[in-house]
Amino acid sequence: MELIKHYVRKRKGSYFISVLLAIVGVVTGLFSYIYMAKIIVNLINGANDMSLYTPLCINILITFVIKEVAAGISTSISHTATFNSLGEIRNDISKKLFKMPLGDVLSRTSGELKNIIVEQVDSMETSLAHLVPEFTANLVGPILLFIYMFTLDWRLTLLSLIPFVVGMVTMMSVMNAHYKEMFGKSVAIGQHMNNSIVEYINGIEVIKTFNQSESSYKKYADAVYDNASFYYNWMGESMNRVAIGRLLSPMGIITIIPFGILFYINGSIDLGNLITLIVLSFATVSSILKIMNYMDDMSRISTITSEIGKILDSRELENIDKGEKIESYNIELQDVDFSYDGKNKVIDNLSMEIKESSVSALVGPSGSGKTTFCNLIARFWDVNSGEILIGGKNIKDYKIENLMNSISMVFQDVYLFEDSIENNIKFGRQNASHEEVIEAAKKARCHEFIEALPEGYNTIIGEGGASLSGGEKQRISIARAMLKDADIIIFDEATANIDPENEDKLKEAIESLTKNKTVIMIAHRLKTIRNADQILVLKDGEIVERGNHEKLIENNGLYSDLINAKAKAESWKLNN
Ligand SMILES: Nc1ncnc2c1ncn2[C@@H]1O[C@H](COP(=O)(O)OP(=O)(O)OP(=O)(O)O)[C@@H](O)[C@H]1O
Repeated sequence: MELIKHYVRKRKGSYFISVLLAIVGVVTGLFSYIYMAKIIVNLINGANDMSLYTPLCINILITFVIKEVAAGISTSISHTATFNSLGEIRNDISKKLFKMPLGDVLSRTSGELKNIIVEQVDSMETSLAHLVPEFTANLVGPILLFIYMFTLDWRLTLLSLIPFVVGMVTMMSVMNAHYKEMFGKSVAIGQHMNNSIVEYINGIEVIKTFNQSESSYKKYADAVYDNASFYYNWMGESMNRVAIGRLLSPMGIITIIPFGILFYINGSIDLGNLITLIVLSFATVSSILKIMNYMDDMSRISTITSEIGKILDSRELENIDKGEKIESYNIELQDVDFSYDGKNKVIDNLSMEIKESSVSALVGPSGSGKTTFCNLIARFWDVNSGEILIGGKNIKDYKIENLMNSISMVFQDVYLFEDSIENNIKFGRQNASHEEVIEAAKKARCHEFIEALPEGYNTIIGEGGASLSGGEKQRISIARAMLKDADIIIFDEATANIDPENEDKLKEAIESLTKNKTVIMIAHRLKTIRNADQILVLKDGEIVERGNHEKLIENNGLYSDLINAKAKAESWKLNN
């Protein structure tokens, strides 16, 4: 609820006018029943002067028009404010994801995040656009009406509230803590279904390759059926009480009619007031039913907003602008410890230095911490203890945006957006001209194959770059980094088999990208390693050896073991 209040407060002017107009709409709508009651009473009293009826009929028409116009404008204002709020919430979430440690973002699946950003934010539309004005108006309207009815006959008014109270109590017995718990479960089951669908679609290649379509489909179908049967059982369990609540709450008439007749017979109420009370009791029906619908929404809203709130309240990487500029690119790690789970150290008391404009190759067994090491330098995560310095200053002293401007990362898993090749390259520098894009593409050795595509640089590539080969995708990502022209390049060399022609081009592209830069390379090829200024051998998060190739081979330690093992392995290109 706090979250809703926060966004409502930001547009309180709009919501205030919307609530006001909604109240005007509901109250004028109720007036039409008062006029109707007057017409019926006049008819029963045998009045046959048309001048008595004409103003009442005109009043009904006027109240009807005011009601519809006020409700229409109220809805339009609240929807405009709401869609702006929803846009803002989505923007706030995406900005937040950017500020959170990458690990916290990646700990959620893409299906879960999509569910929160798309479905859950969407479901706030009802609360913001309808709940705020309509719930308030439909509550205020009947309260005013009951006060008026009270002045006509307090006994009948109180009696008319009995079905309402019984109906509400029945309804509330459903909307209890169990309901909240069940709704929480329904969100989790919905997210699981979302994840299964996203996983099924994203993994379709692997599923086909391993001929697992049946079992994968079963997992997907089970998630869909689990979701359906959960709702079926949940609704079955609460349906009767909801139906009784909805039936009884607006039925003031069932007490007004018998008791009204009794009071009329014993002379304690006149016919005019009795008829008016009967008609007015119908007037509250639609408001009460609306309130009941909104109660359902209200009991869900806290669960929905808590999921969104959890993201918006999650911790951020500290990003204080101390005005520090990165003036040189020497990288130093001093006694750095890091663990993902707070228990197992992935980087253990690591100290080392990478000189500006040098090439350092990181080698080590799988899981030794090479990627983690690079991610810490880019501040995707913060170290648990120790310091990482660039240009002699702690990286936490630089604004993250400044730090990121100085670092380009080229990953093995290249992600290309579903956009034109030109825009994918421009991602490195949004304001680059077409000529600069071509220049970068030429240096990254991808200009030729781009030109050969039917739409050239305007070719739209599929999600994740699906229509390009691995080597082509990596060269586009190099062109992207080339355009960014950052001084530090972190490069995860591709291990996948690339055909010789592509490989030569890739090599040239890498050479062009890394010229005169400070380079940290997760190296997989012997040639890259040999040419490095220093080789850092990582094992269990510690640097166990460092030096150049010849020195490390002489050491006859882990490095030479790795080289020998790799030389035997197919993926190693010793003949390059
Ligand atoms: N996001 C994460 N959350 C939790 N643990 C992680 C995460 N990323 C990596 N790890 C763990 O940290 C350790 C180091 O992983 P890292 O990816 O840095 O090693 P690596 O040397 O780059 O491995 P590889 O050569 O196989 O890519 C591994 O045990 C890995 O399981």
